[in-house]
Amino acid sequence: MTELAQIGVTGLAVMGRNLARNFARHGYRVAVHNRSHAKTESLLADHGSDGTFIGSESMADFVASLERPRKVVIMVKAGGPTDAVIAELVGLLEEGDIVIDAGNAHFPDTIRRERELKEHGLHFVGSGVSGGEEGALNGPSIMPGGSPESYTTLGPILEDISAKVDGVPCCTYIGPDGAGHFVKMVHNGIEYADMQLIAEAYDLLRQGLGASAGEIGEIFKTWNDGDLESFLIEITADVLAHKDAETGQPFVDIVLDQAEQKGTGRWTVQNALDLGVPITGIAEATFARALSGSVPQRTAARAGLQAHTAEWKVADREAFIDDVRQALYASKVVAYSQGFDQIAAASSEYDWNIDRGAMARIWRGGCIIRARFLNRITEAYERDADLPLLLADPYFADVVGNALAAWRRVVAGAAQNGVPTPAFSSSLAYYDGIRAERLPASLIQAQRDFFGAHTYRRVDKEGTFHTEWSADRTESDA
Ligand SMILES: NC(=O)C1=CN([C@@H]2O[C@H](COP(=O)(O)OP(=O)(O)OC[C@H]3O[C@@H](n4cnc5c(N)ncnc54)[C@H](OP(=O)(O)O)[C@@H]3O)[C@@H](O)[C@H]2O)C=CC1
Ligand SMILES: O=C(CO)[C@H](O)[C@H](O)COP(=O)(O)O
Repeated sequence: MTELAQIGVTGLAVMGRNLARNFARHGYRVAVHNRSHAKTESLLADHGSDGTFIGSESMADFVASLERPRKVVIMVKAGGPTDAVIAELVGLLEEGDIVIDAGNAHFPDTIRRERELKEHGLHFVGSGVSGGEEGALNGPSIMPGGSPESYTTLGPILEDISAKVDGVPCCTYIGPDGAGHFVKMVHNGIEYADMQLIAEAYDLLRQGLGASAGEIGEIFKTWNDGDLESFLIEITADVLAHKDAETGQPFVDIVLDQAEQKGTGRWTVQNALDLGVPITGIAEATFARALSGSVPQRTAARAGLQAHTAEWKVADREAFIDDVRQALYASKVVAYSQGFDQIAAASSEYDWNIDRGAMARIWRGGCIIRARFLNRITEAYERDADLPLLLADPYFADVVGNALAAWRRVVAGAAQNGVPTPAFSSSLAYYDGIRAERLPASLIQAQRDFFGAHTYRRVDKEGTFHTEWSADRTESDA
């Protein structure tokens, strides 16, 4: 008789199929299922030799093929499809079984699902998984939430299949209920910022130097040998070197310039607004995608707005390239610093006790934002686990301080020459804002009190005050 499977995966599109193969390659017996059976058949036909798979056409057979406590990984489209799969599973599972949603769920959905499944005696683990198709197969970064009890059973298996950096798994317990999916959401927000910053660097080099896509690809390749070393820089160099087979044009030139999104960046920004955390780099990156897709507005603007006609004449090519590199690095530190602030704020708001140093550690490998400088972030949180601002950690304060002059030259040059750099510019504005001795927010408070009696606090004494603006302008305690 065939032994029961140790873990099951339902949802066998690119991610689920490769996660199932990853489990099998690590020696686990894996039950596999997909709504349309053809995907199960093709996995078994093409990759059956990876290990031991038990394929089922029905959900009931799939559940019956698992040993107890059953561990079922759901890897389907987020939202309604995940709820549909859970509804089907609930009637088939038994007390103590563990359901793992490894898709990109919105964390409030995860909180709700965990509560609902608890009523059935089931553990629900909302887990972020990052690394795309290749990471799912060869080792992703995994961010599981849910109960600590479920991690005791599940953790060793997930750590086993995750990426490793210096032998350390890129997987750790994140925190209760929605914490895992929250952290994955912010990871994706940072991913948006990182991608936008890289795109702006590309545009600056293209417009500032008149460099070709291939030449810029070569520049990115050299950057990947230094502090900027990361998966996204590496693949960008590859993309820029690629030529379209049909036209012979650089591939990047034949792709429509309208960036899409599935929603994790938007959720990150929505949540930051709720928590009051300024994640300006991530927000600008998300809005930059929205701007690129604003077709009627772009058409009207191209027809009706003055163009910047003068050519940008960069005097010193090598100096400019290095300025852009430094500005990119500094802006990237800002984006990560803001993302870590958001995690800290959510951890305190939802009582999740998230260890930010551990997040940096598990993002060093496997995931889309993996980068050399995540080692530096890990070290910063090792120095001070309660660091109030990553940007102000002595290491980062120093490197960003050293890049400051270059950063200002790049942002000023872009503004003078009509090159849009929303993420570079907003990150620099954040740097100047967060370090300012005094901000014009005092004037905003005064205006609010003037038109709406909203009150203000004073720099020289405790309390809340209001000025009678429309009468004799006397001040009273509010
Ligand atoms: N692609 C990526 O790089 C990454 C994706 N993710 C997340 O992982 C999850 C899976 O992603 P991906 O592999 O790209 O696949 P998709 O997001 O394209 O989802 C396709 C899968 O969902 C199933 N599905 C859709 N609707 C239903 C439904 N109503 N009931 C049951 N099953 C349904 C499909 O089944 P069928 O074949 O029958 O249509 C198929 O297995 C998503 O949540 C995604 O956001 C996370 C990290 C990276
Ligand atoms: O989760 C991921 C990587 O970590 C996915 O690739 C993500 O879905 C990409 O997001 P979008 O489609 O919004 O650009």
